[in-house]
Amino acid sequence: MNEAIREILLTEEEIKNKVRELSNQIIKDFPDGDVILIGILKGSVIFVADLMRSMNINVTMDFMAVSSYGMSSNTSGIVRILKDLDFDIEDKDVVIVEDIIDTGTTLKYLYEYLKARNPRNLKICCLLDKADRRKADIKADYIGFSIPDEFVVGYGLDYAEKFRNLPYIGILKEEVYKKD
Ligand SMILES: O=P(O)(O)OC[C@H]1O[C@H](OP(=O)(O)OP(=O)(O)O)[C@H](O)[C@@H]1O
Ligand code: HPA
Ligand SMILES: [Mg+2]
Repeated sequence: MNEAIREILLTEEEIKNKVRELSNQIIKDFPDGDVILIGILKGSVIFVADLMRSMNINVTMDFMAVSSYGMSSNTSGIVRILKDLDFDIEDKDVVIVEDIIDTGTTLKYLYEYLKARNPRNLKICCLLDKADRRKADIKADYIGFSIPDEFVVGYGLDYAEKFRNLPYIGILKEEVYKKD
């Protein structure tokens, strides 16, 4: 285990099974395909890649880049759009794919922003839900795991851009982020 990790919260196997479950739920809602998955950079990259590969319908992908955490373990509360979509989503079936809902600031902002472009359906698929920390009124349609109020990393999630490559999701030791 990485020495910055206090405890493994979700193993590779648990994540893999959950990704399959979530992709089945999405397919059930959109059996005819032509779904656009919108990955939110950078945290959702690994999740969206795995999710997409377990969907045997026509799916396309696009990305948005936003950042509210920067190099910190706390949200700034301000969402900055760093990259917008490449394609039009009007009248399309769209699923926003996120790694985590924490305060909800990022997803609330993105949901309203994309809703204004009149997609036929706009859903949210989120691997982790840290409900205790919620400030913004937003709920995902597809949720992987509810997790406790701990700063987690791995499977795409970072602290100061590190640990995204861990294959599991682990709780970061407090001394790693408290000393910054
Ligand atoms: O619910 P919230 O409190 O808004 O937090 C969730 C968001 O914060 C993280 O992104 P971050 O800004 O760290 O960018 P990253 O994906 O590039 O790591 C995470 O990937 C979510 O997008
Ligand atoms: O617990 C977290 N880990 C990594 N990034 C995050 N962004 C919001 N919450 C978290
Ligand atoms: Mg981050």
